Amino acid sequence: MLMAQSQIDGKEMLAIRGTESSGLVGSNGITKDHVDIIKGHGLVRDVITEENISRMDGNCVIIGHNRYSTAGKKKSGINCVQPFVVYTAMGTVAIAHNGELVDAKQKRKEVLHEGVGLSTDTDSELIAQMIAKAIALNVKCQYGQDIGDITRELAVTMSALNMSYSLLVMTFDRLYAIRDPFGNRPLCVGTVLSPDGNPEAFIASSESCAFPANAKFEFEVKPGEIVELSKKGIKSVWQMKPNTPLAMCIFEYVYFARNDSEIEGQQVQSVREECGKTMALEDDLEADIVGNVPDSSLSAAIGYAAQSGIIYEPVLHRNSYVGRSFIQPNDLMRQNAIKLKFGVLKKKVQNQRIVLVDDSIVRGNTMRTLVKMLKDAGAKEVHLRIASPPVKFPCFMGINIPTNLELIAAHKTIPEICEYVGADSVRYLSVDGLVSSVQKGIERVANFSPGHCTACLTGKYPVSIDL
Ligand SMILES: O=P(O)(O)OC[C@H]1O[C@H](OP(=O)(O)OP(=O)(O)O)[C@H](O)[C@@H]1O
Ligand SMILES: NC(=O)CC[C@H](N)C(=O)O
Ligand code: SF4
Ligand SMILES: [Mg+2]
Repeated sequence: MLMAQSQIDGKEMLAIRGTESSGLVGSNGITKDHVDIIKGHGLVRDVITEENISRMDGNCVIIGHNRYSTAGKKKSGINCVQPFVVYTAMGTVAIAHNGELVDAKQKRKEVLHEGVGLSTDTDSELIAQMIAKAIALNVKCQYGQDIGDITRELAVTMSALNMSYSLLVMTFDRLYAIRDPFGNRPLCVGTVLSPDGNPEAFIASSESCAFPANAKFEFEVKPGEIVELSKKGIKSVWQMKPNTPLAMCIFEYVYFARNDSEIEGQQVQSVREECGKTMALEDDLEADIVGNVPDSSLSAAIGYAAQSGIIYEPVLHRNSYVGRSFIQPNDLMRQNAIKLKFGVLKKKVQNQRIVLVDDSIVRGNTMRTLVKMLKDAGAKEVHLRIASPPVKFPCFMGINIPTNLELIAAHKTIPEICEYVGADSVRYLSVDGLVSSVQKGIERVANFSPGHCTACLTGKYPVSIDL
């Protein structure tokens, strides 16, 4: 998600958050009922090309989205590709949604019974339609006024929504960055600076890694806040009264976010390192080397090695032409990605007792493949150390594990998992160890205490889930 024409590269940086489809929608700041659209299935680099990017020329507000589907039909339908564009009573609005509405089924019924026909079965379209309705019901619209400021309509929409959403909402001349009151998904804003240090553009993104090097990180959008970005600058325009405990997704730290992003004032990389250290403190293993499963567990492995005193050695090579396996939309694609993704550094592993660190075991596909590869290459022992607790429960808030059927830890004990993946031992970071590693570096300020969703690890959901 982003704004500012010069910063389209930022979407490429966020390719780790979604690889199924990609889209950009831009407005020239003058025409209220026209937007330029580029959309397609596949990776951002395949959808947004040298040839078609010129369609965004002359636009002053642009939003983009890389989709990781968590709702609706997983792959099909170009109409599921975000950003969603709706022509409202007062002009065009486009939205990009990160997250998943826990009550999408109910909301869908409500929207349909209001006489609104939907063109997809995704949750994000519902938000677009709810904004369109709030606009139509607003008195400004009845007097035929300009679309201009829609803070009030967005606040009305937010009050009718449950979790989880981080949104970018674009009108013809401005952009709103919005976070749900639980703060479940990250969202931050920045200023792009010219070489002489003046503001050149304003940018908002799920993760700060999408900001260009010449951008200044301004702040994270607060849970329940609406922040407006326009030619005039960045302004907080509304804050929902806090009435829910915070529930930032802890899995963002474990796996999802990029190392070079800043979340809750902390570098994601340092949190992962801390998790590795805590895991070593909870452990008493004797081994020769610490290795890791590339990519996202590298920092945890470095932390584990530093704390345990066991030397870190790379044991696997990652094929950089293959993307993340976990975010693929089906198991066949995930298995294929794993097969192509890793190579063993044979000379490093022969006759070694290896501590193999990964950030998570979800379906067990990765570990089953890798332990065999390492043993076939001559490793003496392979001990798995996982920098998060067992993933046992489904997620309904934006990570695509909708049932526990596929979660290995929901059906097998730790010794059974060890046997299934063929390891010599398996140990996970404790829930308390993870939460304390995540919360240790968060700056405590008045009236703020951090809160994290751990539902997929503990079964404690931040809201009641109506299945
Ligand atoms: O138990 P599984 O179902 O196989 O899933 C867990 C694995 O998937 C993720 O890696 P992924 O390849 O998605 O991304 P990464 O390269 O960033 O680590 C995660 O880091 C684990 O390695
Ligand atoms: N995070 C995303 O990429 C979008 C999620 C949204 N729920 C969808 O399925 O389209
Ligand atoms: S259930 Fe897990 S993945 Fe889903 S929001 Fe909570 S911590 Fe994140
Ligand atoms: Mg991984």
